[in-house]
Amino acid sequence: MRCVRAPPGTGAAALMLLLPATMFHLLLVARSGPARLLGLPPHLPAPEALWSPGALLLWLTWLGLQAAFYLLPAHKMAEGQELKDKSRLRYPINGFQALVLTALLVGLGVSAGLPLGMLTEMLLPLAWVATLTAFIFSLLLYLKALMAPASALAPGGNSGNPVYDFFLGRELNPRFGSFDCKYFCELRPGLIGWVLINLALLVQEAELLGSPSLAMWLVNGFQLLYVGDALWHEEAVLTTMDITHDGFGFMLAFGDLAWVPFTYSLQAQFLLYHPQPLELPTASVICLVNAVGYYIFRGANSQKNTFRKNPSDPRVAGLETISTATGKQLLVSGWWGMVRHPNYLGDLIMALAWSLPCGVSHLLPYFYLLYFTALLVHREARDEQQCLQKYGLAWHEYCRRVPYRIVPYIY
Ligand SMILES: NC(=O)C1=CN([C@@H]2O[C@H](COP(=O)(O)OP(=O)(O)OC[C@H]3O[C@@H](n4cnc5c(N)ncnc54)[C@H](OP(=O)(O)O)[C@@H]3O)[C@@H](O)[C@H]2O)C=CC1
Ligand SMILES: CC(C)=CCC[C@@H](C)[C@H]1CC=C2C3=C(CC[C@@]21C)[C@@]1(C)CC[C@H](O)C(C)(C)[C@@H]1CC3
Repeated sequence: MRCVRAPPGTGAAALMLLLPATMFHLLLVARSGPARLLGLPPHLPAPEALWSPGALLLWLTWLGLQAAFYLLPAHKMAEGQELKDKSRLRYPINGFQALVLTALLVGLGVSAGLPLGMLTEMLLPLAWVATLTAFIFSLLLYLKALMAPASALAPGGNSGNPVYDFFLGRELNPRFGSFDCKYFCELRPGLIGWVLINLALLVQEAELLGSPSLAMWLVNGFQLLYVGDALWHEEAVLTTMDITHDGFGFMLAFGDLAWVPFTYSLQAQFLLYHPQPLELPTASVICLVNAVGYYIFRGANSQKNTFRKNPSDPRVAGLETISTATGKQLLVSGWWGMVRHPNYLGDLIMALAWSLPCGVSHLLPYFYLLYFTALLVHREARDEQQCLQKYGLAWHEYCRRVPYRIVPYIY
């Protein structure tokens, strides 16, 4: 029997339609009465519900504001990983400053009468303009990459198939002058936008119910901690796969600019339209789950970053390691001796804690947990391949000593 292969780029083209469609599906379902994750949303929006010049203006102002904060003098400049041509790029470390400045500006606006809660009524048109921006931006990045030298290209995303390369991104670190597009998008407009949308949902809930619910406070608090932590440890993002390995194309541009703010705020969106009772004892247990997740996530990420920066740092110097042919070492005790991706485990436990305040009557608030599990399992497999290539036998030895990938004794 002959096997019929889909034309190259078909998967990428399908994902480019599927990802925005999923995001709009989630936005529509969250505000519908039955809030059913599976199945069609009760009604499709009229085109005028999607398009609003006000939303476009607001979105462009937001991007401009975050770009301006990025360009402000930074207290520190960090160096990225070594590139193919042996050079290292420099990055400003001022993401937390951008979060604080945004909070001050929003605080000033609200005290001057800015109706922050109204933002919740603009989520659909905002998501639409964010998606359009991601498409246009990725197109510009693709065209820019056609002129980039071979040394500036990402390991993937250079197949020669325009659709596939547009999706994955050809250039590793596209820059305009010293402005690094991928680094900026990864941590600023989307992540800070997510926190702002959550806050708007909390304000709107307070206007409707008289005060925000305990469940809404928890979701806002947990996710603010996550975003604040990412910006506080901004330098650590420079060693993630997205920055060191992946090109900047539609997947990351859409992920950073649209997917993160509009789908990661799904729990708060669900709570606005489907208030959930939450007793203090249950809330305390959920806080504990989040704290455990955060403890593992932060402990594991900090241990690896400290070790990679300076293996003789007293906080990691006593840990057991194995040597690799590259001269780098691998940790085999501490967090990295428990499973091969302890940071993913902590992240997943936190994801569970973000959904639990929404109760167990609906699957919708658990979408993030499901999607994130799939993303991390796939990411772990990709990282495994890269580590095997980098470290060869030493990686086999690490896998023998630490047999579980993410969850001890299970996976
Ligand atoms: N909320 C979200 O949507 C997402 C969150 N994340 C989070 O981002 C964080 C970063 O994840 P990610 O970039 O995938 O990868 P990791 O931070 O897990 O980094 C993997 C790298 O760590 C190094 N490493 C692996 N094992 C060891 C060891 N035993 N000792 C020392 N170094 C080791 C290797 O690089 P090398 O040896 O070259 O240093 C490997 O390539 C995670 O906490 C993850 O949960 C990720 C994706 C999405
Ligand atoms: C479905 C789809 C469009 C996928 C694209 C994936 C992106 C949404 C994620 C890839 C890696 C990410 C990271 C974070 C956010 C989500 C994306 C962009 C991150 C910034 C979240 C905060 C963390 O502390 C982090 C800094 C470690 C993390 C880095 C990876």
